[in-house]
Amino acid sequence: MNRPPFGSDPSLAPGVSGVGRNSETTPQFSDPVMIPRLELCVEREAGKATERVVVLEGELFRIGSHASNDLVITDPMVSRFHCRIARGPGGFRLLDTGSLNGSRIGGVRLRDADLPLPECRIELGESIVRVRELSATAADDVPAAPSFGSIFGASLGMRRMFELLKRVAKTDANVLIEGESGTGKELIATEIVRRSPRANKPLVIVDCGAISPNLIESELFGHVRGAFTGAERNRVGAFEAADGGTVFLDEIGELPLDMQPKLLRAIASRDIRRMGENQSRKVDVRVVAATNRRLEREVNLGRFREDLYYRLSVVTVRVPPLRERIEDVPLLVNCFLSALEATDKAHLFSPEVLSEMSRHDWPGNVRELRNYVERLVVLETEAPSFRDEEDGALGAADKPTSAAAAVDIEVPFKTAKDTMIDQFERAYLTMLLAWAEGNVSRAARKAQLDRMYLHRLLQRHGLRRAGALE
Ligand SMILES: Nc1ncnc2c1ncn2[C@@H]1O[C@H](COP(=O)(O)OP(=O)(O)OP(=O)(O)O)[C@@H](O)[C@H]1O
Repeated sequence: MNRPPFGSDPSLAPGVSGVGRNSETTPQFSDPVMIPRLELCVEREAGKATERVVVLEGELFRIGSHASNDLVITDPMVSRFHCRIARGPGGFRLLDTGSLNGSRIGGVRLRDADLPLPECRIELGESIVRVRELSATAADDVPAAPSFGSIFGASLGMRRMFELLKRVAKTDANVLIEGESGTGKELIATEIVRRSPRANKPLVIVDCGAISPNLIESELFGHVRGAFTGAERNRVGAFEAADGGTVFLDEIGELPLDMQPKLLRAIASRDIRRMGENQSRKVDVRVVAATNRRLEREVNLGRFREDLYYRLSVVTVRVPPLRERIEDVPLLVNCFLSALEATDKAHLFSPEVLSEMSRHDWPGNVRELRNYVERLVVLETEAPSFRDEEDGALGAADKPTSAAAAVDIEVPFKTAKDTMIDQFERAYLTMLLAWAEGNVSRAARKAQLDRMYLHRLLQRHGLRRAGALE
């Protein structure tokens, strides 16, 4: 499993060098943490006038007809998980989570939009919710430390998550970690396990996205000799191998629908059956799962079983994307400089550079930031602005390169682009794998790619046997 290249000492993080000394960018941990509050009033429910008021504290509120939402609306036109109100750097936003009938403000259907606060009305099905911003309250249960083991973050969202992780790690509850790619879900799973009563027991990782659908059952539950063509000997699956410990199901949103009842059964009844075997075996396993999909949306769309979703998400940990906690950038830069033993390169990250970095969207999240820091340290250069980088890429297209030579405008743009990317990936990966003599971890280090991601790429291009996790 991937371990971060730095230790878990939080003192490594802030103020190692010039980066983060700036008081504008360094969070003041002694300041009281303020928790935002919203008043939600259901003014109309399923077409009937009403007045039901709830006051919610936090940064994320879920609205829908299912009982597990923060605000439950009984209206047949409202989806089970209809929408969310989430706080970002610019204030609260409304996010429709794939509802059937949509979420509207002022009659306009919205998928992702700023909430016009201090007061507005959201229309859902035949219901209306009035949203009012209240003054924030001071919180005393948010940890001051800007880290949790090897996970770093000083923003309110991250520190609240640390508090949740601290509590959940001690229990035996199944945990679902939701977050975009590169937000640190695997790191979080590792920290949970490291602090759990099962810390000294096996941890088995299964990347559901990296295993072909016909092998996943054997990967999870094992098989006996002759169970299918090619099953030449008995094989122990992840659940049996992890008996007494934990199974980490990465990319759980990719689990094929027909496998979902089998997983549900294994979790609920705590027994498994190897493929090709009649008798079942008892297993004692805690399940930690992660996904970069919104599983609620997948449930709404019928692509993920609701009963399995509830079994997995006894506790849900939502990891905020980096763009929602941009104030974490200086701290993370410091962490990565320490990890690279390159704190003497802190001058590369001047306040101007940091400010430029804080305007970037970071679609690849912390992984992208880490790669960016590593690249600058290796190249020992002042950071190019993101605009320069983009311009550079565009400028390159003007030159008569082999890519330009291969352009065929008879092919639609998207198809041509996809083909080109495909060819490039294949050529790169083939050479990379040859250089690393087939060792994926070595190849991942060389290419500065996450090992799991490289695994998926190799599998997509048929360059590695599906399910061959290291
Ligand atoms: N808060 C953090 N503090 C320090 N390092 C982090 C943090 N978040 C992510 N990282 C680093 O970023 C990289 C990506 O993290 P990780 O693989 O855990 O992400 P992920 O969400 O599981 O991604 P994916 O969904 O693509 O598998 C790792 O090198 C990890 O150590």
